[in-house]
Amino acid sequence: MAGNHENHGLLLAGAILLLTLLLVVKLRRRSKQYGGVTLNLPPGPWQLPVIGSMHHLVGALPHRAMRNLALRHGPLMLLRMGELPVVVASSAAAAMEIMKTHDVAFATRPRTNTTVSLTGDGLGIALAPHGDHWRRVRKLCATELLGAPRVRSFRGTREAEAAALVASVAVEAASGAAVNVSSLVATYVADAVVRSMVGDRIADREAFLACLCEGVRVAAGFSLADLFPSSRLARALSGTARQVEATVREMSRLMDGVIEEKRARKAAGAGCEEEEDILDVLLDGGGGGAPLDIGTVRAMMRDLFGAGSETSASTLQWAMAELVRKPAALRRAQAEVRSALAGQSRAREEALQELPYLRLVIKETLRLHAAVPLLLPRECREPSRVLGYDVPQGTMVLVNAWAIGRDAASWGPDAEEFRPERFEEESAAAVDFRGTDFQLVPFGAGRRMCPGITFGLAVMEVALASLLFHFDWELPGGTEELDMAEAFGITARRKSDLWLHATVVVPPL
Ligand code: HEM
Repeated sequence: MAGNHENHGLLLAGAILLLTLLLVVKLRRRSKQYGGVTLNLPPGPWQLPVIGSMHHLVGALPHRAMRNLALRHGPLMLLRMGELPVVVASSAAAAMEIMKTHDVAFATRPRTNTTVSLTGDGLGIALAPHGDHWRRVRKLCATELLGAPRVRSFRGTREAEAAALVASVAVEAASGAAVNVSSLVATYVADAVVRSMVGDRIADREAFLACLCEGVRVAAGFSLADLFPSSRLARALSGTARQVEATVREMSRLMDGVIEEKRARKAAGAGCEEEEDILDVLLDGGGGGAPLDIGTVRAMMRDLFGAGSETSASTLQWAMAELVRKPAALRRAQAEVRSALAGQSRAREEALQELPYLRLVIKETLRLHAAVPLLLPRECREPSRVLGYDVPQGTMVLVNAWAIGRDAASWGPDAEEFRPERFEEESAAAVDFRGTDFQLVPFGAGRRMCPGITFGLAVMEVALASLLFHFDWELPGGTEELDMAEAFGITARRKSDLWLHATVVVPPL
């Protein structure tokens, strides 16, 4: 008995010692000295030498692993990715402090090896540091390139491309085989975006498009050198910088060809009757002031295609996947579209105003499948305090929009369920994604918020309406459960292509 008591006493003393040690280690980590000042850093998981917190992210996609870590460590969390301190915001309150209360302090983008390689040939908007250049191109986007009148002017292009999408689905469906919705939708979006950017009269269009797509793929990749910026070994081992530079060179070569072609057509007096496209505006000096240099023109084209294509395509693919898994929602959306377009032969944008449920379907898809799940990284420009914690200057900041969209604290116990009707209920009826409601931030918020919302929604709405108007959709025979896994990358696109069975209901002309 006495021995047992002694053992218990020893165990208790050992446990207290261990707890004290852990507490000291934790407190030391959280209240680190920075330039002689003691900081109250956000909490985070334990770190290893060299790799920091990276072992906590192994085995799951970053936005999912970070959500799981946040459930344990809180809505503002400090990680270390190799050498890089990274703060992750995972709640609406944390997102609001970063993108509203301290928006100016977090309005710049980090310079990493990959971004240096990507912008070596010219600086556009998405990766530009906060400053005069960014302000100019941002204003240009808002007023000239992506504003409602410009987006409206591309309506004919979108309707024609949506009709081409419907025709392709009809051809594939005619054989009775399943249709690769992912591939057809990606082609539709790329074509609609590129035609809005450069028109449809360029030679070598296929090569241009393929190269832009490759640029998006390479830029979205993971760079070892980004995590260990001071390591020459990491730089040498990392193929990414070389790959990015080669792709950027090829893109610039093709882009210069397109620009020359445009200038030649203009000089020959052709094209006056054509609709002005985004490249025309950029070449015309971009809305007044000194003309943009050629590097900026190229980089803007790359950024707009990069930011607009995969995001919109991925959202459309997820919307179709979610609808097929929820037949009641699919039937309701189809009934709405077919009633609004009754007697018409194809979807036209003026009829889309009468499709409120279709819009809720897109909103709910963006809530569950934020196309850029961690938004684009920001960097802290000046020491800041967020949710009572210190965020040192130079820290990379990620906002986990994916986790925020699925947070039960904001969305209730069915937060993980696809239910567009939630936006008809009083609790969520007023919630929108335009940067004022921080529980729904698939486009970000504040100064660096996506300037392409109107463009993106227009591209998605006419395509979704067309697919639902002309066809009935089902899982292919033999498929019981749809694979909803996401792929690794900056965007949370589907891991596997979406194959569905389509039956023509309203034949395309
Ligand atoms: C479903 C469609 C789209 C989604 C979900 C989306 C999402 C986003 C997100 C999350 C950001 C980063 C915001 C931040 O850092 O707070 C962003 C930035 C940006 N987006 Fe979009 N986007 C979409 C479509 C588009 C389209 C169609 C365009 C243009 C054609 C576009 C152009 C841009 C640009 C230029 C930026 C960089 C803004 C800056 O750094 O100042 N986006 N987008």
